[in-house]
Amino acid sequence: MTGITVRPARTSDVRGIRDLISPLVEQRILLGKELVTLFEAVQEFRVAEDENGTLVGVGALHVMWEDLGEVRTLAAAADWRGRGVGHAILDRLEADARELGLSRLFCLTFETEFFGRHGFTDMGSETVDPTVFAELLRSTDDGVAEFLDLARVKQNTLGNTRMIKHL
Ligand SMILES: CC(=O)SCCNC(=O)CCNC(=O)[C@H](O)C(C)(C)COP(=O)(O)OP(=O)(O)OC[C@H]1O[C@@H](n2cnc3c(N)ncnc32)[C@H](O)[C@@H]1OP(=O)(O)O
Repeated sequence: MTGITVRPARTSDVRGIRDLISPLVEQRILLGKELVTLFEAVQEFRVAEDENGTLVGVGALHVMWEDLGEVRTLAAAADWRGRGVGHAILDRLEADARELGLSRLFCLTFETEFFGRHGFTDMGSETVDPTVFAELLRSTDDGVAEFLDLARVKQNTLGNTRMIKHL
């Protein structure tokens, strides 16, 4: 879309990312992340900015396994929704995923129609082979636990849909 640029996030974007997502965290749409966690994950983030350099959207790609990644923390600024920001960021995250060699993208979301239009489907009971499952169980990351549908993250997954896209 015109007027919007999607680019890798910089450390100077992190407080803006926190401010953009904090109302969504309060509404329990997105999981809250400490500022230090956002800094640690800055290389995973892409941001969209308008012609004035104002942050208008954000999204992250987290690698979970050789072929598997997760789309995280995707959000458009409230006054920019429905103008293509979300799609532009998701397109970029998918391109990044392909470049990394991933072939499956997971997401946990209330926005099933938006992700559905991007080719994501309800993953139902789709999982990974038992050897990989056992390896993934060693992770302390909540997103990995959500992918595995573990009891310890049920409070995060309630009402959400676990979706997958084969790239
Ligand atoms: C894994 C996770 O992160 S789950 C969490 C997902 N995030 C949230 O729920 C946070 C709150 N929601 C949001 O921030 C946003 O609504 C998002 C991220 C879900 C979607 O972002 P948006 O920028 O609003 O979406 P976007 O505008 O790209 O697409 C929505 C619709 O807007 C319209 N649209 C798209 N591009 C344009 C455009 N250039 N001009 C006008 N309208 C447009 C279309 O109708 C589009 O529908 P389509 O999907 O059939 O193409």
